[in-house]
Amino acid sequence: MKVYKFGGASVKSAEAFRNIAHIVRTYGGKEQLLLVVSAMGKTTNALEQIFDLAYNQQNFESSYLQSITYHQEVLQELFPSKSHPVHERLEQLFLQLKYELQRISPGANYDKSYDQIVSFGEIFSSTILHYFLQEQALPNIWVDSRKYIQTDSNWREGRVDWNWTERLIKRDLPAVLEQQLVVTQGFLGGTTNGFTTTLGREGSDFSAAIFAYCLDATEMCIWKDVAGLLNADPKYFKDTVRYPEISYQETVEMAYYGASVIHPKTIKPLANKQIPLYVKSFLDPAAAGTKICDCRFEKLAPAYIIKEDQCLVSFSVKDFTFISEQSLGAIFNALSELRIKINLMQNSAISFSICTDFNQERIQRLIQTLHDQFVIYYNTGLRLFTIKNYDSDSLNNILAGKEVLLEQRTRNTFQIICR
Ligand SMILES: Nc1ncnc2c1ncn2[C@@H]1O[C@H](COP(=O)(O)OP(=O)(O)O)[C@@H](O)[C@H]1O
Ligand SMILES: N[C@@H](CC(=O)OP(=O)(O)O)C(=O)O
Repeated sequence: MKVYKFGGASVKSAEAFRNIAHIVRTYGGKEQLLLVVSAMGKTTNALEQIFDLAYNQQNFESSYLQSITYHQEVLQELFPSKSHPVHERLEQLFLQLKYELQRISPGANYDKSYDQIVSFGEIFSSTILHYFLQEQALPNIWVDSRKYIQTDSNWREGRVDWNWTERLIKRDLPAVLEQQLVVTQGFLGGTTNGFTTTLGREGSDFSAAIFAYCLDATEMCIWKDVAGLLNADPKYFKDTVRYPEISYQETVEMAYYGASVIHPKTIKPLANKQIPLYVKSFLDPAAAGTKICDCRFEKLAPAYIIKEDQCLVSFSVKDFTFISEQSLGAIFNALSELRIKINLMQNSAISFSICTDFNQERIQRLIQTLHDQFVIYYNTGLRLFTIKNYDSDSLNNILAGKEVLLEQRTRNTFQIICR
């Protein structure tokens, strides 16, 4: 069986839904197929904003209406007949979202409430895709991924209970797949007591890999708006090159350093079962794309990766004692408690620096926790540049005209933090 994942860009309009039907019909073949779908376009960002307003007891009505109208317009184009059951189903879901927003109580757990609301994006898109494929003579079953991908209650970044998840998926889905296509949601999981969790922003690639792993898929394909895995993000760089084939290891490192084309957690489950991952263009589905598998190449084109909106935090000891294992222990404990992820770190005799995604609230809490022991400074609005498999040309390209705050290099990887 195969797993296809369609991200936000591939369901952003009525035309995009039609294109999915074309891809499934033309390339899905006779094999069993499970489709994982993300929220339409930038719906998750919109829902985050709506949620934030509702949580802070502010008026969310106009933002809510804007998002609903976007969905209704796509629906109208795909299903012109008002009597089609999809309209009633979506209206129910829109009302359910509104009801959930209205009943958020002041002081409720922010992250838990976030998951209950922001998850609606994938419920909307997968429901539309389910009905649309039916219309297109592609019979399918809508499966609720919250009932299969089981996580703990680490809200907004649920940790998967692999044993339980695999058992549930293996119990039900092979029989369903023998009969029909399956349409399910990316990004979502569920707890044993019935709450929704999310797997971290852009986590739909990871959801697809979980299903692929548990179903022993023969391959997984993520359909994107780019020609495959490129050596840089074409939004920032001209003259990018596509890797026709690349190893799991290279890819996982690129994802770790911030190549946003693939969620970092996606590769491990696939590599563990040697399931090849294809990255293909939904705009040119016949083109080769990239195959990610267990392979090895001596010389790969340097890969350029940019992480925006970085924050460089420096901890200095208050007396002239050195940064010790004990002080590092205190810093790491606080980072772990506050779920602050380190993108790069460096230490000197009396100070220790980390680069992390900027989150004002968490940085303030970090300072509160550690200000007794350290003098803490931070710079924001920075970029982290990484070059994997660098050479002298690629270094010159990146360094030109930049104010560098911190630099680090190993034999294969070069990183700078700059303004
Ligand atoms: N190395 C890379 N190769 C290809 N695309 C990349 C790379 N790094 C970043 N990207 C960006 O990833 C985007 C596709 O990923 P994403 O937006 O997450 O897709 P979706 O949400 O539709 O699944 C591309 O439009 C491109 O700008
Ligand atoms: N919709 C979620 C999950 C996701 O993976 O989306 P996409 O496939 O569009 O990156 C998000 O935006 O975070």
